[in-house]
Amino acid sequence: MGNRLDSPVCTRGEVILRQEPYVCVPNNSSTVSRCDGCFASESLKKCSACQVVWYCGSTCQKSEWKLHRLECVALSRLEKEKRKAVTPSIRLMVRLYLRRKLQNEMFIPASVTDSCNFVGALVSHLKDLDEKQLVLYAQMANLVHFILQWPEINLKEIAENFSKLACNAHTICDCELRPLGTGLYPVVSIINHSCLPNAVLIFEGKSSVVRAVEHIPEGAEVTIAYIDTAGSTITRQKTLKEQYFFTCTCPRCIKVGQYNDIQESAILEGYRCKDDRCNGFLLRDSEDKGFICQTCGLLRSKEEVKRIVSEITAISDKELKSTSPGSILFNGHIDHEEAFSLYKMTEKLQMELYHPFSISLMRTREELLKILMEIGDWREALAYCRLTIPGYQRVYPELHPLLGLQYYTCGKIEWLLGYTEDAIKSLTRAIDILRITHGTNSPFMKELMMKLDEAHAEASYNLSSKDE
Ligand SMILES: C[S@@+](CC[C@H](N)C(=O)[O-])C[C@H]1O[C@@H](n2cnc3c(N)ncnc32)[C@H](O)[C@@H]1O
Repeated sequence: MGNRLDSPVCTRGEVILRQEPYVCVPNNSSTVSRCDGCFASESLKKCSACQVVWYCGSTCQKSEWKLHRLECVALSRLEKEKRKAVTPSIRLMVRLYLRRKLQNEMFIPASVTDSCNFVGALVSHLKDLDEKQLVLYAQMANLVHFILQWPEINLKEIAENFSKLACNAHTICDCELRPLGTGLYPVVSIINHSCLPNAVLIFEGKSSVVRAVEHIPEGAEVTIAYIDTAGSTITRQKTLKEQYFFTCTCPRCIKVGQYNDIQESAILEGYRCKDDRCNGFLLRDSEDKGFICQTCGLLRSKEEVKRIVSEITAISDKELKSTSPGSILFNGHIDHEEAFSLYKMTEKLQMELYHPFSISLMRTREELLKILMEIGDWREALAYCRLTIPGYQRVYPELHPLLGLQYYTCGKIEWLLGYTEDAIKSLTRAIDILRITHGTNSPFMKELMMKLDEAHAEASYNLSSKDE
């Protein structure tokens, strides 16, 4: 497991550490641009010299200038076509080298936890990479070399650093866990993974904050989740092995293969019983004819499962196309009607095929919820939001930020629809979780707590006007 971070004694909600990024970049693409300073996506202007980097105003431009000054010179040298190849990953690496140079030349200060030496000690897993990945990193290293044009630069070291970023950098998210960018936070990078972590990583702007979600005794290892832990044990272990090259032995993963774990996998990722009234889960039958319901013994044939799966896959391809940049309408939006009807078809097929607690079904409902909120169909949106809550409760621990955020969404919609009592319940549940994971000082949390106060005030007003 290598390095680990041990904690002083920490109570739930306590901040274990805060760190600014060593380097970071927004996840800009052909359709989304964000300010390099604050990741805002509105009122942006391109850097007039390099035409690659965006800023929301002079304050952010000035705050980023020390590093961008060098980056700007390097990017400006590139032909227009080549600049398009400068992806966020390439920029992150270019910035890593530029920061090292600035620290070596003492233009920016370095500290024990904020220096290139610290970055140098991070695990790279270079030896675990397959041929394809090595070739990709070698090509990316060539591009970085071409951009920087430093004769002394070592191509193998750049490729190794790409491998380091892959398993040590973090996705920077907003308070509602929507991804905004990528950053390297050297101390946060020491923290190991658990599928049942005792801490959570949240961002306040670009600052990383690690908070305890459990009581952590002194000297105990601090753990966070590297991946979405909603999947079955086998799925989680596969993802961790492929992305981070280790076999997880956390308290959830050691149960792999035990009856309860097999049952949970079958519920989350397996099929439903053919009999609508039966809530049983299915396991592959010993003769490989199909899947047997463990409650009533009914068989679901392989052929039937295959047919529905291929129908779902065909629609999923269309869903992807309907939300891809190429199909965005002239007004910058997706065709909601088309996307909605495709996701509805998927939902119908998934309800026919999968267990009611299926994660795929839950994801489809999340997409439907998103579309319904975008078009302002609040009644339907509430129905979908409520449908997802039991799934969230099942796949996430009690104090998971995603569960808190889903209660928050529910509360907001209930409030909008005038269901004040329901909104109070949902917002209270949201706050109970999010005050631990997010703290109480951010503008996001202040707004959430204010909404709850308003809902309470409205409820007592309604009560008093009834009494009159
Ligand atoms: C961000 S680093 C964490 C710090 C790392 N342990 C080190 O020594 O630098 C991620 C890497 O740590 C290791 N790691 C993280 N969590 C682990 C765990 N639960 N069990 C075993 N190895 C783990 C894996 O090698 C993974 O690719």
